[in-house]
Amino acid sequence: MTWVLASTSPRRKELLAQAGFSFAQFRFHVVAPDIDETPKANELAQEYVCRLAIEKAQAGLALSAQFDQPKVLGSDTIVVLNGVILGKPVDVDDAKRMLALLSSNTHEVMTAVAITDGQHTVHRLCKTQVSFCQLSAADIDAYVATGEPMDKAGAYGIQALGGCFVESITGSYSAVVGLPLVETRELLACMMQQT
Ligand SMILES: Cc1cn([C@H]2C[C@H](O)[C@@H](COP(=O)(O)OP(=O)(O)OP(=O)(O)O)O2)c(=O)[nH]c1=O
Repeated sequence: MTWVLASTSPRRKELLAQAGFSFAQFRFHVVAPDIDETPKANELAQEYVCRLAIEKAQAGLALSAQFDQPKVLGSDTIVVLNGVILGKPVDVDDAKRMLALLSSNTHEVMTAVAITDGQHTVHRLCKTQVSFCQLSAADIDAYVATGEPMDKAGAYGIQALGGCFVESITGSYSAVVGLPLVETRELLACMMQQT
């Protein structure tokens, strides 16, 4: 059996390692899934994020034919504000727009994690509330100029400079960074039994 992480995110690899799922011990290989991330018409945010996590795992499985009995983990993170999905910013102006929306507001970070071996697919959704302090236009400009927001849902990284904007968090910190560790551990244990 081989574990495969279907992700280009260095943060997901680090979180797996942090949780003790060291790549050497579990023989985690990494593949880069490429899926269409366009939301479907009338798709709810939580349906969308779960679908993407499952599709990333399935796309990763299709890239894992060289491995022995691969079990593939995929994950997706979105920021949701008043029902509106904020994914990764497409450009600098989009990042500024998102940060202005998050200023002085509470949003929800949704992260879904899925594991598939082709026969069995399991997934979990994790929701975390994050409250931002007030951001001035100068704060936003300076933060966006660092480049940090550009590859992150909602245009911020709680684990880095963006953490300075977070007044409070209710839920899973690891899920906000990209992988909910409690849920991931449960899913890995569940799939370990499916041999
Ligand atoms: C809100 C938030 C998101 N993020 C990141 C987690 C995810 O990597 C990213 C959201 O994009 P995703 O599409 O979930 O993931 P990805 O494109 O980075 O990686 P892959 O699909 O290959 O697995 O935003 C942070 O790092 N910190 C944060 O505080």
